[in-house]
Amino acid sequence: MAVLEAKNLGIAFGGLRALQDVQFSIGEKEIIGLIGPNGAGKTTVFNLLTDVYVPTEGTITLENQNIVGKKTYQITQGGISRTFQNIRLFKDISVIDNVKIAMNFQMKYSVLSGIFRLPAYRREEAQVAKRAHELLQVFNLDEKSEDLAKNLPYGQQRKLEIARALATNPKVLLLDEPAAGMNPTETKELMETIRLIRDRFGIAILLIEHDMNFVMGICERIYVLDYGKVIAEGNPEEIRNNPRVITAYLGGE
Ligand SMILES: Nc1ncnc2c1ncn2[C@@H]1O[C@H](COP(=O)(O)OP(=O)(O)OP(=O)(O)O)[C@@H](O)[C@H]1O
Repeated sequence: MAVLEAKNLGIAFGGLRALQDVQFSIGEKEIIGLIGPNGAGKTTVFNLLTDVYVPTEGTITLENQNIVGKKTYQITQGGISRTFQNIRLFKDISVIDNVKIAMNFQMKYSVLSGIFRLPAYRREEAQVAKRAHELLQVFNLDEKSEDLAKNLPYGQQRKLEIARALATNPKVLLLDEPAAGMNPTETKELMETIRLIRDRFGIAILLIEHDMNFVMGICERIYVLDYGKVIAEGNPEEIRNNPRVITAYLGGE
């Protein structure tokens, strides 16, 4: 069954049709790549999936529920979480607090019990702290939980961003260029981390990435966008040998 599905998706910015008739379907626990030349519309797809933009036409369903028109926080609660091309962390607070803040909106205690630090609040705080540490352990970041986020090396900041995205218990995780700016060792480690996340959390992952070795090495299926349209879909082998994809990347006729 598809966890996330888009049909006939389109959006125009002024006169520019950034996406047109885009279809895709992501099954449970699949790792899917979304690739294409610069400006093809990849980030716009993510922005439609998370309500940054509302599509001009088409539908998006998460576990068969239409999510078009829902607010970003409702989509997060529904089960879609994302990271960004440029790392977005609270750089001047600790690693653990970055994760706790991401978890916070799920907490259920009342404002009063928070102000007076009543037992319900303290219990929930303790649970949040425990879960935050567990998440950091998955990423081998627990030893750095009290460090300021800005003091982590780049590769670890990327991991922390993914940990934050996982803090909301998503069913689908969207990663926008997770390997950007990483050295080969960090990239290899990230591939292992992404597989681990899928296996451990049992979630589907849709990722945008320009590093072809990364995409081909980790994705089970790939969608290729060019000028706002899906021009190919298939496994890495099929995509690598697809003449339309080769042409799109080489910029030929
Ligand atoms: N808010 C906006 N207003 C106007 N045009 C936009 C807006 N957002 C995106 N676009 C345009 O839509 C097209 C697709 O952009 P998008 O950022 O989705 O491409 P991309 O495939 O993610 O590119 P890159 O690989 O360079 O990040 C581009 O022509 C871009 O200029």
